Formats: sequence, C-alpha cells, structure tokens
Amino acid sequence: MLEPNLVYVVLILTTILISCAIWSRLRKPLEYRRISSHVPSLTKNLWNEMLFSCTIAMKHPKDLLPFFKEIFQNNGPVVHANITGRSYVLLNDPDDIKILLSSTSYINKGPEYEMLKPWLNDGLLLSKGLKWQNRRKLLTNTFHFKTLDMYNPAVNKHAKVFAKNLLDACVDNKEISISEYVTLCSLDIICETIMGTEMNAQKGKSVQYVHSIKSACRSVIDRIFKFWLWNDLIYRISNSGRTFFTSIKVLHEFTDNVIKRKQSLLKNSGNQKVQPEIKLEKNRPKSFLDLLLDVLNENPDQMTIRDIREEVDTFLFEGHDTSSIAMTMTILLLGLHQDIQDHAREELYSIFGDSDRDATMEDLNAMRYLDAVIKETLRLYPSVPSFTRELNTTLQLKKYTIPPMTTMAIFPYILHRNENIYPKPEEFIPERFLDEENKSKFLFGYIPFSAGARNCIGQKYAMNQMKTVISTVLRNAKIVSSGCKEDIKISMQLLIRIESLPKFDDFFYLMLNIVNLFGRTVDVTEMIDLNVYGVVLISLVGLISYAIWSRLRMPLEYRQISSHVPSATKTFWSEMQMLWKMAMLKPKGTYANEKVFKLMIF
Ligand code: HEM
Repeated sequence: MLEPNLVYVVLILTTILISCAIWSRLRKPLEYRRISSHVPSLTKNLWNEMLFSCTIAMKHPKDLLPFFKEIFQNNGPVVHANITGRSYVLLNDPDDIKILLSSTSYINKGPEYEMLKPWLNDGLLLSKGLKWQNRRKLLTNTFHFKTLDMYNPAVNKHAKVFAKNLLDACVDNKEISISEYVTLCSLDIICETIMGTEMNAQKGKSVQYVHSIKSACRSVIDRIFKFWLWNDLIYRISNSGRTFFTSIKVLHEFTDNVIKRKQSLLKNSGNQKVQPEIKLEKNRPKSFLDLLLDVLNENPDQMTIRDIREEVDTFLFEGHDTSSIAMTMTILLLGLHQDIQDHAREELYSIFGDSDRDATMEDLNAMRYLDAVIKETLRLYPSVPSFTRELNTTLQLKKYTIPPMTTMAIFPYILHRNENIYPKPEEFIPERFLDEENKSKFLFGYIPFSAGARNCIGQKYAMNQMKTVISTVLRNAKIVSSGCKEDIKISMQLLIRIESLPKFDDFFYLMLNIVNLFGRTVDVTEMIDLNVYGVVLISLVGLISYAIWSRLRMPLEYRQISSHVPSATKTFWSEMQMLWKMAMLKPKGTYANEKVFKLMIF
C-alpha cells in the first residue's frame, strides 16, 4: 500500500512545484526575473530553484539557522534565492539592513505573514499602509514611560509569585523545567498590565492557551518552509493546518474571554470609559485595552469589536511569548555562568540590600549590569530569529539594485554572530554592552527588536518586565543549569524554541513529513505526540537484525569468545539489553534543554 502512495506524493509535489515556479516566474516583470543575473544567487535556473525549495522544505527546524548561516558564509552577505517562484534576497550586512529598515518606503511585511492572518487578522504586526500608521500612532501612547510606571506593581506582584512557584517546585534539590513557569508568569503580567484584567495563569488557569500558542507557531513555520502547504486548501486538509485551526480556536476563545472580562469590569465600576484606579489621577495615561474600548465607545466608525480582537490577539501573543523565551534563555545562561550571575546579584544587593521591596522604575534604571546580561542574551538568542519585508519599489543597496516584489529576509540570529562586530561571537560576554564605544558599532548590527518605523512597540515594556522578573529570581535563589552552552540547540520557529529532542535522523524526519501530509497524527517537532509504539517497534526490529547480521558474518571463534573470556553479553538477550542501554545512555551534560534547571535557595 505504501509504495503507490509514495509515488503519488512525489508526483503531486513535483507537479505543484514546477507549476508554481513557472506560473510565478511568468507573472513577474522581467527585471524581477533577472535579479539572479547581478545578485549572488542560489537558484540561477529552474532546476536549482526546485532543488532549493525541496531542501529547505525538508530541513528540520533545528537545522534551519545553521543552514542559512552557511549560505551567508559561502555566498556573502547579500544572497538571492527563489522558492517555487517567490523571490527572496537574504541580507546580512548591517549597512544594507540600515538602508532597508530605516526607510519608511519598505514597511510592508513579507508574504509569509499572510499565513498568520487567520489568527492575528489585521493587528498591528500584520497591518499595512494607513491602517498601520493610525494604529501605531494610537497605541504608541500606551507604552509611554508614565504608563509603564503604572504597570510596575502588577509586574512585581507576578514576579514574586513566579519566584515562589519556582522555589516550591525545586524542593529537595529537584531539577525542573522552567519554560512553562516563565510563560505563565509572562501571560499573567501582560493580562493584568496592558489588558487590565487578571487571568491567574500562574494558578494553572491558562495552560491550554500556552500550548495552543506553541502548536500554532509550529504549524505556521511548517507552512512557511513547505511550499506545498502554501495552498490554502492543501493546508486546511493537512495535519499541520488542522492543528493550526484547532489551536487558533482556543486562542480566539481566550482573547474573547479577556475582552469580556474587561468590559464587565468597566461596567461594574459604573463608568464605561475610565478604570476606577485611573480616575484618581486625571492626567494618568490610559492602558492599552482601556484606550481601545474608549475609542469603540466614542467613535464606533473608527474601531469595531473585531478591530479590538485582532489587536488583543496580536499583543497577547507578541507581548508574552517573545519575552518569556528571552527570560528563559537569560535564566538558563545565568545558571551556566556562575561568575556573571554573582556579578548581577552583587549589583542587585547594592540597589536593594536585604530588603524584599518591589523594584521601582529608578531601581530598574540602576540595573545596568542586568540590562547588559539581557541584551547579550538577546544577541545570542533573539526571540524573533528572522523577519521579512516586501518591496513596493526598487531598493538600492550598497552594491545591488533590488526590484519591487522581492521579499527581503533578515536573520538577527545570524547577524548577531558577525565576528567583525562581536569578537568571540559565540561567547556570553555581557560586558560588550557596557562599553560605550561599542554603541555605534552595534547600530543595525544589533536588532533583536528590529529597527526603524516597524520596530517593536513593546521594547521598553519588555525590558522593564524582564529586569523585574529576573531580578526577583536572583534576589531569592541561586540558579544552576546542567550541561553547557554548546549543548543548547535552537529550533527556528516563528520565535526561537530550545530544541529538547534527541537528534532526528534526516531520513526519519523526511518520512515523518510524508506521513504528516497524509494526516496521521505525528508531530514532527515534539516527541510527545510521536507514535511511540511505531518507534519502539522499528528500533527493536533494527536491533535484532543488527545483532543477527553481525553474528553471522563473523568467524565461529569470534562468536565463541564469550565462552572463555568474562563477558557482559553471554546470551543474545543480554546483548540486546546492553545495546539498548547504551543507546539510551544520556551523556552527562548533553542536553542543556529547559528541563535541567536547578534552583537552590541560598
Ligand atoms: C524580548 C521581548 C521582545 C522581542 C525580542 C520583540 C521583538 C520584536 C521584533 C523583532 C519585531 C519586528 C517583527 C517584524 O518585523 O516582523 C517586533 C514587533 C512587534 N512587537 Fe515585539 N518583541 C518583544 C516584546 C514585545 C512586547 C512585550 C510587546 C507588547 C506588549 C510587543 C509587541 C510588538 C508588536 C505589536 C509588534 C509589531 C509592531 C509593528 O509592526 O508596528 N513585543 N517585536
């Protein structure tokens, strides 16, 4: 049964691939089609294009960033590649990146962002033109420093719950997985600050939302790189697409709930427009959701409930997942570098002494070393590993002219490892960010929050939140992470994720992809959903065949060695047991994933 299916898959995929490539080439203007004649290109002809499209589609997310890094190493900082007819230019030169990002002519996102539309609709991250301009202007006010000050008590409150939960979980020196704790804390913070409503995620109320975000992100990245999933119909019937639509149902329900709670809070306070605590101070700025609901009430032509939902969806996602990854990575790195951790703690002691008071805005500004630690973490592990822009008009780079309709792709993860900007780029050295001389060097060579008109609107908010949470942990606990930095493997998804899987064989991954296309429930990025029985069966068959085969091909005297030399594998069964145990051995410190944290009370 399997073989004819496989033939059909290959046939269908090849047909889709060729038709997409030919069709999209023909409909583009000539200059667009000729881009590869003057920009170093990986896909100078149709065959190369098909090969590249397939290679990229079959890459495991953990191999994507090293793959792109190698492309830059081999071809220079500006590289062209067609993926089934879509033209991409990959940029890794800070000067060229500056030209692109600092111009207000190139603010539209690439076509991949369309894949997020069913989830985030036309929220700030995805919107274009006038709609984006108006929204950005309106919402920028809600990240004013006075507003951030107003959020401080809530951030401190949730940071303390987070630290307590970690310490409770680490009783008896137990190792714990930290990422879920961080994510729930981040979610509580975003809900109570900018949404103005408590969701009690840290009390276990929103675990489903967090899992759905992860599934949705995985499905989207799957779609971005696998050209056969670009088609809406195929995506909808594929396993990846079904996971995506199931997940966004949960995500939308959560957002609706946040909005309803806020509306009922406002109703109960007897004032539809202003929050009770804001009423006390007349000039106090409004928080995000208050402001949107105000506009809805006062100018229903300008804002509908649908508009509010798309912004709440966008800010809930962008506002908690990005910073929770950054906090997880910072805590992991501090646990691996005890000297840096001690230095950060000394700084906190000089600010707070033995007091357990809340961190104020002045305290946060005084945390210069912790600030550098977080910045260095974001250099090595920028939460958003890559982003794109689509050109409306011609772009003149330092050396090349890029025609309209090209998608420009930037990879902060790779840019931040440029040896010319960052000596010893793989090393964790927060001091780089304390040296004033480096500031000009880092401009456009350091873009974890992007740059220019479409940079991250929540940058300052995120830094404050991260400093508050991490300083609270450091003031209460000593962090120890097992493993070493080299063991951290990053998976390129919409946002980065720590790879916590045993290594997948490439062939195994390819087979999973094919099975996935036919809708079996096999999740390729999380072992949890993997068909465990299938894996055990395949491993056993492989083991037995190997043992029989290797015995039979050896001379008899070799096979009888265990009869006179003390042996650990006297029987066939004990040999298999030994093989299995060796295969399952976890070398000390090999998996520095988020499951190997130890927090110690000091
Ligand atoms: C460590 C934390 C964060 C990082 C590394 C980060 C990074 C980024 C990056 C790289 C972009 C540009 C994406 C692109 O061009 O496609 C972006 C945009 C955005 N971020 Fe953040 N972000 C963080 C935290 C936040 C927070 C806390 C919020 C909200 C409270 C937020 C809201 C947004 C929004 C709405 C956009 C779209 C802005 C626009 O297009 O005008 N981010 N962020």
